[in-house]
Order: sequence, then structure tokens, then C-alpha cells
Amino acid sequence: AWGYGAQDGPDTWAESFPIANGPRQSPIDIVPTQAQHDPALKHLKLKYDPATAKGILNNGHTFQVDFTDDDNSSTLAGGPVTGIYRLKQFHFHWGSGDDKGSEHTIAGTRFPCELHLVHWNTKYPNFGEAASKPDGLAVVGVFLKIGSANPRLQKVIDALDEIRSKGRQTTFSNFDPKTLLPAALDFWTYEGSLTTPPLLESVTWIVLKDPVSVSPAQMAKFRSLLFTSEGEAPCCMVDNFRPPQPLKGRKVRASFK
Ligand SMILES: NS(=O)(=O)c1ccc(-n2ccn(-c3ccc(F)cc3F)c2=O)cc1
Ligand SMILES: [Zn+2]
Repeated sequence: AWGYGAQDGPDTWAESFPIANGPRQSPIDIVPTQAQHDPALKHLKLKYDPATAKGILNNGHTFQVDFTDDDNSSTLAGGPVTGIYRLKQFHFHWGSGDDKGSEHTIAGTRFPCELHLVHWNTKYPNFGEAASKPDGLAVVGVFLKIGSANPRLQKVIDALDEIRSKGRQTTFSNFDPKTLLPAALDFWTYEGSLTTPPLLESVTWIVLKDPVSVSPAQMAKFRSLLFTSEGEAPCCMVDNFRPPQPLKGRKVRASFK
């Protein structure tokens, strides 16, 4: 199976997932001076119902908060997308130190952590169908930078003790992921892929310009999670990020001047 180590990390993924060398892979380095402002881009419309939060899971690659997606209670619309996309889950990527961890970079600048909110296009019957279509998914990316403790993260962080090892999950209810977003929803957008296997080229990326804060102590809690299952030799869940991939001629648009 795949991972982030020397033997199974991003440089080996193409062996099992040849799309790893495809034309629209993610993440990318976003160069603001080369992004084109597109006045036709609408503002992002995010509507999240806290009641749709279901559980929190350590899947051995990251931890994710899953949402019920059997109606349009938690949705994304506007921005670069057409139609309504439903929130399925959010998760994070982070480093072993504060100098790395994000997947997208901004003119080469890496952040210690990046949040991804994963949505699927309701023109398809379910997430699995959508995940294989070029307009099937929309992922909102949010950078986290080291600063004061982020009180909005605390409920997520407090749940990590119960999901320390791979395969552990627990209930996680009454949570509004909108509270994790910065005040301004200015974004860059481009056509890309899932950043882990199966690396499907089905994602419209919406990367927010403004970061939110995370404290060193809160980052330490992320880094206390394990890639490994109970009973295995423990391996800290850190550096679970794919580095930037070739742009291959793609245009990055900005929603702001
Ligand atoms: N990091 S990210 O680009 O936001 C990202 C990376 C990988 C996934 N991911 C991994 C497996 N799946 C998945 C799960 C169920 C399914 F039916 C199809 C999938 F692709 C998925 O969506 C979801 C999101
Ligand atoms: Zn991700």
C-alpha cells in the first residue's frame, strides 16, 4: 500500500497509480503574480449545517471528519463551480516541523499545515461516481500558519486522543466547519486532482488566500497521531503531504485583484 515514507512515498506512487504523472495533478505551487484575476468568478457560497457532522477517523494517512451527505444541508456553490456540491469530509496535511506540511505552496512558501474540505457534485448520484468525473469534486484548501492558538480547532484537537492509531474512529457531532475558515474567502482556483492515491483528476481546487492560525502546542497534538495501527511499532503521523506537481500549462485564476 502507499504512504509517505521512503519506500512507499509520493515518488513511488506512479508505479501503482500511473495517473501520478498525468496532466492535471495536485498540489501545485501557486505563483500569485502569474495568476489571472477573473472578474467572472462568483463569490464562494458555503452553507454548512453542524448537524451533518458524523464522526472523526484516523485512516492511516490523515484524520478526517466525515459528514452525512444524503441531502443538501452542507453545500458549496458559486466560486468557479456550476451547480451544488455536497460536503463529504474534511482533513489536514502537516509537517514534522513548522517549515513544511502544506501541499499547495505560495511562490515556494510552505505552511506548517493545510486543511481540505472535500465536496462532490450533486449532478452525480454519489461521491464514488463523482470522484471519477472531471467536474466531480471541489476541494477548498485553507493554509494554517503558526500563531496564537486557534479556538475553532480545539474541538477537533480534543478528539485526537481517541483516534491515535490507524483505524480508530469516534463520533463527532455538532460541528460547523465554516468556523475553521478565514474571514475573507478570496481564492485561487485551478483544475487538479486528489493529492493522494487514487490521484483522480476530478478536483476543482479552491485555495483560500488568507491563512488561519494554529499554535505550536496544537501542531504538537496533530503530530502525536500515528500512521500505524495499535500493536504495530508506532510511527508518528507527520509529513503526510505530497509536494507540488508540474503545472503542465494549466492556468490559475484569482477571485481577487
Ligand atoms: N487531499 S485531497 O486531494 O483533498 C483528497 C485525497 C484523496 C481522497 N480520497 C481518497 C480515496 N477517496 C475515495 C473514497 C471513496 C470513493 F468512492 C472514491 C474515492 F476516490 C478519496 O476521495 C480525497 C481527498
Ligand atoms: Zn487533502
